[in-house]
Amino acid sequence: MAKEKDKEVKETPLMKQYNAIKSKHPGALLLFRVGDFYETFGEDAIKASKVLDIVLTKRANGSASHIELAGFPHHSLDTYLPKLVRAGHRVAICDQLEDPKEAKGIVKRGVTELVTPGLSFNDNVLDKRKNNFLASIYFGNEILGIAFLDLSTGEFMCAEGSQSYIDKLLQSFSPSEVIYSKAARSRAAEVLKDNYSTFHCEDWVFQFDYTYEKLINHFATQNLKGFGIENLEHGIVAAGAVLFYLEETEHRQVKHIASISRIAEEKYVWLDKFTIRNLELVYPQQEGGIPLIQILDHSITPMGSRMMKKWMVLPLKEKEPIEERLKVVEHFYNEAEAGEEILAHLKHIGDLERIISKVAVGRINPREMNQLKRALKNTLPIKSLLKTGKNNSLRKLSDQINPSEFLLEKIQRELQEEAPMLIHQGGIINDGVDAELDEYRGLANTGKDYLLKLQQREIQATGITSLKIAFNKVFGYYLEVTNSHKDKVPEEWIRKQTLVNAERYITPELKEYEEKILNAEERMIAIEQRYFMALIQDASEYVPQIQQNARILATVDCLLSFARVARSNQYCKPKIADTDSLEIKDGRHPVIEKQLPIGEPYVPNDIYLDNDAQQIIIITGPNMAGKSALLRQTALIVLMAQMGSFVPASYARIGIIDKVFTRVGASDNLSRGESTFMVEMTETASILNNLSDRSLVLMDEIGRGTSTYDGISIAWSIVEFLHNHPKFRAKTLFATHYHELNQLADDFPKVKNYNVSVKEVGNKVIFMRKLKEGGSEHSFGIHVAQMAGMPNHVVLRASEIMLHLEKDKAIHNQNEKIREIPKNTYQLSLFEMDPKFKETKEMLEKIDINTISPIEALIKLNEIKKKLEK
Ligand SMILES: Nc1ncnc2c1ncn2[C@@H]1O[C@H](COP(=O)(O)OP(=O)(O)OP(=O)(O)O)[C@@H](O)[C@H]1O
Repeated sequence: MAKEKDKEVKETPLMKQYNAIKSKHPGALLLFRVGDFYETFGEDAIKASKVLDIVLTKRANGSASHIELAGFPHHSLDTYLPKLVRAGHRVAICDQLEDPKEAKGIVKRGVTELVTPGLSFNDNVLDKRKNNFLASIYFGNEILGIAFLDLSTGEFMCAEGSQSYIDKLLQSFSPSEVIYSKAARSRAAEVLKDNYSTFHCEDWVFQFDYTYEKLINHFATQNLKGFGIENLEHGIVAAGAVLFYLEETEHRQVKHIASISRIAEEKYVWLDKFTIRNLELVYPQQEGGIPLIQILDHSITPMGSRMMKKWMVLPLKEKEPIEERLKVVEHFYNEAEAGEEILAHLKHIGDLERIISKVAVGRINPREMNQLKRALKNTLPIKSLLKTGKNNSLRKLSDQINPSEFLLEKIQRELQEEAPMLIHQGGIINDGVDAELDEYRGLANTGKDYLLKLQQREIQATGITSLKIAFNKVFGYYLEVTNSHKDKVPEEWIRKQTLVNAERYITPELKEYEEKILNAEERMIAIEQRYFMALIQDASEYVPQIQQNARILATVDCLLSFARVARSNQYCKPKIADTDSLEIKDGRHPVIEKQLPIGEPYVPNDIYLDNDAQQIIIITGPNMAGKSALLRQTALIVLMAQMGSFVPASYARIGIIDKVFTRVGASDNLSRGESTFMVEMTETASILNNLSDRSLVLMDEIGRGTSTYDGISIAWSIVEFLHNHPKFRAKTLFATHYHELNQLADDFPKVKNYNVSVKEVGNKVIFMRKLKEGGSEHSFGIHVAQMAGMPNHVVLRASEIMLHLEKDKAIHNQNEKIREIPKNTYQLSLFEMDPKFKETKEMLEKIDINTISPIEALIKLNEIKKKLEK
């Protein structure tokens, strides 16, 4: 205690203030404003100097010990802050809350904002084309609640469901930060792994009554019925905790968060997290890969891009809204010119959604206000272009656009076209807006003239030819006389400063003038600020309308993008049907077709699936034949259609799909170190437990993470299960190179065999990439091994084993024991004198392994095989 006291006495007042503020924000890196600098101390300084690459020094802390120090000029905040946030730090910005000139004693300071990865307005922290979501999770026993907020746009949503649903939502919205309660730490760690920046709040925050209250207070409503979340108990807790966290982080002006919506699970296709990942909808699986969004998103505005991402992870499953989108795309597809005209205006809209949020929180600067003006100006012609078009939905959208003309006129009238970013730089408000402002401006403008005249007059009066009038912050305006003219200085001039070769003087006239000018400048800035604040106030009245405009413009932008992509990639308009069948003609993979070398066209394929005659297709074919591509393209075409996009095919009739499941056999992502056979089986089990009549299931090499027999057996029983399911007939594509699975078609009428064809020419396999009816006889795996340069005797031995296995009926009859693989005859035959082996031995001895060509070897092998079978 005594020691503590001792320390207190010795600490400088500044450090005392720093420590008091720092202790209120544990876990945050504190940027402490001192004069023109933001400083960091101690541990924070060590971290900041590393992340920002700034110098770490030591500062004496009174007579207490030295403390590390690192700082940067305050005007560099925008450059340094994003770096700290991106490095995963929570950053508390502590500003001076009073003018140091007027402060008595130490300047008052306080934290004005806590920037966290999930809460930021800073353009340099945010990615224009991505939402920056904060997620909050409430862990109930069975059910979890989740809420997402993008503070920069005001978008606020919540949902609740099983852990796998929450997982899928996390995967879809990929939040930058996740909060949860202290008590849920271990469960959170299980769900979130190391994938997110996290923060835990006190347990009392995640209580229903408290969070419900928070929400109704924020929205100023009696209850939450109007938002459709009244019964979403767990979702409410998660959402209310978000509001608590906003306050905790000093985000108190949040008018733009004007509503909350439920993520309506029943409206969207169920995509589990593996599917989102496997199909590479938004993110590539491997660095350098191309996700689907990169092909489809040619939107012009940042909010269009953000909306497109949501459409990607939330494809629709109701016919009407899908068709509504498709009709608009068709309209733009046919009326390219009308689309171009709209596009020309969209280009000037900018990030209207984020700008209007800045208005709501009072953070908009004059330059951004001009951007708002440009956006409003270009919204008007878009409104009328949509109105005059032939599409009903677009006409409806046009009606919903609020022209906000009054605001536009006001900004046009008052704000200078070239207004600077910083409000205190002046030059914001137009001439003619305020008489007083004009008068001061006149004064300031004539000031220069006045000074020049004064200078001339004094030169003539005194004969000091080198006389100069200048200004500095310490003395204000002064007259500078070089030493050679010193003797000519009139007596009434007051000397203020002596330099090496000159002296500086002031005169009463100059002082009087200076007061007028400085006063004028101060007044001017005050008036301009007043007008600008009033402008923000007026604009803030338009927040809901402009938020709506932004959403409409984003929608138009996305649909226009679909149309342009469809035209340049030769997509067709899919037919959406309320039936159980799926029919695709000449389907292509939208991403792979873009990646093939020039001159190598993508081979289109047809797919037909339904719930009766052809529910399950077993696709066989060698490695590299194109099985995975075919599976994925089928799912992508379905999803693209249900997003409202045209599809890469010549014809597509899509019976609406409500769930898409994909599983990729373990060895396909072994490199990620996460797919053990066990995981694969658990994932598959979760599909089998969640089926529906409108599901599309893609199974790619399921079972290959285990031994062949296990693999075949598991794959076999999965197909059997899907085929015989008492309630649901999920459409399934099953890629495998276990051609043994072709036998399934004999026993199960809704199972059909197809193969991705290859041709053997000489000793080469040519991939035809064409899907054909029928199974394939052998897997060509050995062929591929041979092509890869495997030594001949390994290839031959492999063929021998294969022959044996193919003969073995035990595979199809599980009661019989599988015979042992024959011993390696290449060695044993030397000792055994079975006549067949003797003959074989002689044939083999004649072969020169080093010169025989692979194809000759296969022919020989065939002969040997026949001999042995006799
Ligand atoms: N229809 C097609 N037209 C042209 N090229 C194709 C086509 N389908 C696939 N390809 C090309 O072949 C490559 C291999 O395809 P894919 O991965 O689908 O083979 P696979 O049969 O699943 O092989 P594996 O069993 O080894 O996983 C693709 O990366 C692509 O470049």
